[in-house]
Parts: sequence; C-alpha cells; structure tokens
Amino acid sequence: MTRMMRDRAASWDSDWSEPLPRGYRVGSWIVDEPIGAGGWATVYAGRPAGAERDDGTAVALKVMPTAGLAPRQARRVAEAAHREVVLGRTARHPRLVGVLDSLVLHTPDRPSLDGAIVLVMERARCSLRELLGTRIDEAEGARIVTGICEGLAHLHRSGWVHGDLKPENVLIGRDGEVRLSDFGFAVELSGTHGYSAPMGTLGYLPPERWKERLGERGVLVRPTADIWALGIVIHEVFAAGAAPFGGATPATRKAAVQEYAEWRTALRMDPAVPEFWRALATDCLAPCHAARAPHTAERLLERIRGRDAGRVTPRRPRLRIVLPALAACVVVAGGTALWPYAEGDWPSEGTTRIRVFNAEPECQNRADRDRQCSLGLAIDPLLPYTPENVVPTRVWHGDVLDADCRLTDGLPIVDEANFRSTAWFRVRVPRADPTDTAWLPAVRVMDHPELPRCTHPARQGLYGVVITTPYRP
Ligand SMILES: Nc1ncnc2c1ncn2[C@@H]1O[C@H](COP(=O)(O)OP(=O)(O)OP(=O)(O)O)[C@@H](O)[C@H]1O
Repeated sequence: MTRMMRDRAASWDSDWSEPLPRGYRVGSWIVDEPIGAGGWATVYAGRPAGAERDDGTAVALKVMPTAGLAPRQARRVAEAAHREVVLGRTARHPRLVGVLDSLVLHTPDRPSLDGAIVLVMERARCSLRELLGTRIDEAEGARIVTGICEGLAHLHRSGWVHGDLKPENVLIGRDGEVRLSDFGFAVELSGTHGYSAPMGTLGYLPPERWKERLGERGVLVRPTADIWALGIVIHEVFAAGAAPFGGATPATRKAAVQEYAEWRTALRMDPAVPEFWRALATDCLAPCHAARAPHTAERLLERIRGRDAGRVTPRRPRLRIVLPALAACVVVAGGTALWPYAEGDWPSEGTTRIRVFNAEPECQNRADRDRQCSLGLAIDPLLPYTPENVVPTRVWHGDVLDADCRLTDGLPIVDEANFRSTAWFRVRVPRADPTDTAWLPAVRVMDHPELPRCTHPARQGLYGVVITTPYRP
C-alpha cells in the first residue's frame, strides 16, 4: 500500500507487528518465517499443510491485520484486500503475482490478529528493491523493465491501473521473471480513468496528482500515473537505485518533481542510464498527463521489442510529438483559472467563430474543464510552442473563439492523433482586451472556416499578435 499510510501505521498499536509463529496453521496453509513487511501487512513464507518445505509448493502469506484500526482504516484494509483478490482472479497473467486463496483469521487467543485478512500468493524469490542493491547489467535491466511493461500493458488492457508501482511491488519470481504485486491501490477504470483514495508512495506519484481535486469518489487516476512511476523505476534499475528526482527527504523530492513539472528545472538523468532506456524513461516522465498519454505501456513495449528485434522503432521527432502536448502541460503550470466563453459575448466585425479541438478523446467528453485537458494559445506561431510563447489564458475542447485570419506557414504542429499542420488561426484571447490576440494551431481547431490570410507576422513586434494589456484571469 502506501508510504503515506505507512507513516500513520507506525503510530498505531504496537500489536500491529505481533508475528505469526512458525508452524501456525492458517486455513490449509502453514506459516514459515517472515519474508517482508509493508505499511499494512506482514508477508510470511508458507506452504500447504502436509507439504515439506521447499518442495516447490511454496506460497507467500500476506497478513493484513484489522484489529485495533479505526473503522475507516479497517474498511480500507478490507477494500484493498478485496481489490487484490478481484484483480488477482480477473486479470491473471504471467507478469502478475498469482493470488491463490484469501481468508480471514479467527484467533481469539491472539486478539491483535483476530479478523486479519490473509492473501495466499505464489511466492517470489525477492523484490526488485532488493535487487537494486546489487549490480544489474543492461541485459538484466532490460529483461526486468520489459517484464514490468508487459505486466502494466496487461493491467491497462484489462481496465486497471496499478496505482502503486515501485520496486517493492515488482517481485522476481522463482523462474527469474517479473511479477507485479500489491494491488491494494489498484484502480478499476471506467473508460479512461478511475478514482482512488488520495494515497500513493510519494516518490512515484506523477506531478499532476498534487493538483487533482479530491472529490467524493477520491482523486482521478489514469494509466499515465503508472507510466510516470515506470519512468522512475526504469531510472532506478539502470542507475543502481538512484531516483531521477533527488533530495534528502520525501518533501524535497516532491519539490524537485514540482519544479520539473513547472518547467523550472530540466529532467536530469544519471549518465549510467543507457541511451535507449533514457529515451524511454524521458517519455514516461513527460511532465503532465497529456504529454505522457501517447506513451502507453503497449507502445513502450513495441519500442522495446522493435529494438530487441534489431529494427529500432523510430521515435517520432520530439518537436512534432511533444510540442502540442507541452502546451497542455504549460497551461497546467500557469495556474490561471478559466471559465467557459459564452457564445455571443464577443460579437465582432470581421471575425468568424471557431471551436477548439482537443484530439485526446478523454478530454472531449469532460464538462469539468479539467486542467490536464486545457490547451495553450501561442503568442508567436513562428516560434516554438514553449512556456515563454504561450499566453496564460487556457482554452478547452469545445470552447468557441473569434478568429479573424489564418496563417498557412507557421511552425508545424502535430497533435496526439498524428495530424500535422503548419496552419494557425489568429484568435481573440478570451476575457482579455478585445485587441489581445494569440494563435491557435489548426490541429486544435474543430472547424476550418474560410478566413482571410493573415499577413505574415514579422519578428520585430510589427505583427498583430502583440499582447498589449495584462490578461485578466
Ligand atoms: N508473493 C510474494 N513473494 C515474496 N515476497 C513477497 C510477496 N509479496 C510481498 N512480498 C514481500 O513483502 C513486502 C511487502 O509486501 P506488500 O508490498 O504487498 O505489502 P504492503 O503492506 O501492501 O506494502 P507497502 O506498504 O510497501 O505497499 C514486499 O516488498 C516483498 O518484499
């Protein structure tokens, strides 16, 4: 489960850590020695009653006590266990740890364990965290990362987000292959996203998590959260356990992530990370959901397999794929609120209404004007679509803007669906002075009305794009 939870767990009743004695019988299983512990569970080696130790039938018994917990906490433990069981049964895969059985302890003689939930799982050899302390060569690292991608791709295809991917939850099976484990925070997707309690392990949470609003159903979670965590894990695998966002404390590491997501620092990778994996991790660590979305576990796997097969799958040029997505990141960082631009607000001569188009399907049906789905308007369509070149005001899919002309030879932009265009529309900036204009790439426009050609913007501020008054959020 989570580090946040673990912090609290540490202050709970000391009975929390009461061990199950060796030889104790749990249903039809015998408890052997403890092999691991997390925030909410102790994991023991185990075997079927009657079986000899090490006869190949070894299991792991994950014991999750509920006694002494506040009702809400006990409910969370029960829900987490339930998710592990449901996911274990419905999404079986060689890269996911197998859940064999689940039961509840009745131990009146040990009140602190009475009511504990026990998950019986296939036993792994060790966790990736333990391996990170040893030297992992590139071939071994590649095998591990491939296994993680396979597990994630299957989870995402099956409609789940892992929600707590980290080296502790990547197990290495007795056959040496990866098994993802600990599905206590897995989130079942409904369409493109799901909701979870606002928890996770600090060092592996994507930057957007800190901005998500906490609603009745929890915080919004998407598969891109796992992709971010994967980026951190890839770095750790090839950099002897070092994380890309350093810092002595969780708070400083979180601050490093925020600075990066707000474009105040660049992503710094350890030089030990080989080039191919560096590129992969960089894509996983794209600073916002929109920029990360094209890098699904499935596509990352294709790239890995393409490389393994000796035919390097060409990456789309960074400028083409990332820039439009960066615009979405930029506006997230801008911190300016936006409200719908009502049609009729700006009747103006010589303009035509155009509607904003966001190629990301999940952003098209959202009425909540989620920040992750916002798009930026460029100041200059001939300059790179970077934070310095985007006005603070954001627009969303379906917004109606007034456009007065169309430029045909601006900077080429490619959207998430791979449509490319050098055309840009000059639009009025919503809620700003009527003379304030900015530029929307044609790939971000739903309808393409006939409009006069814009005079080519000159670089020395002679063109009609100059923002003359401060923006009013
Ligand atoms: N099936 C298994 N086989 C071998 N070891 C295991 C197995 N499952 C868990 N472990 C070990 O026990 C540790 C804790 O397990 P797990 O992460 O599931 O517990 P948790 O309380 O949910 O943890 P956390 O708070 O870290 O999320 C793991 O990091 C791993 O070292």
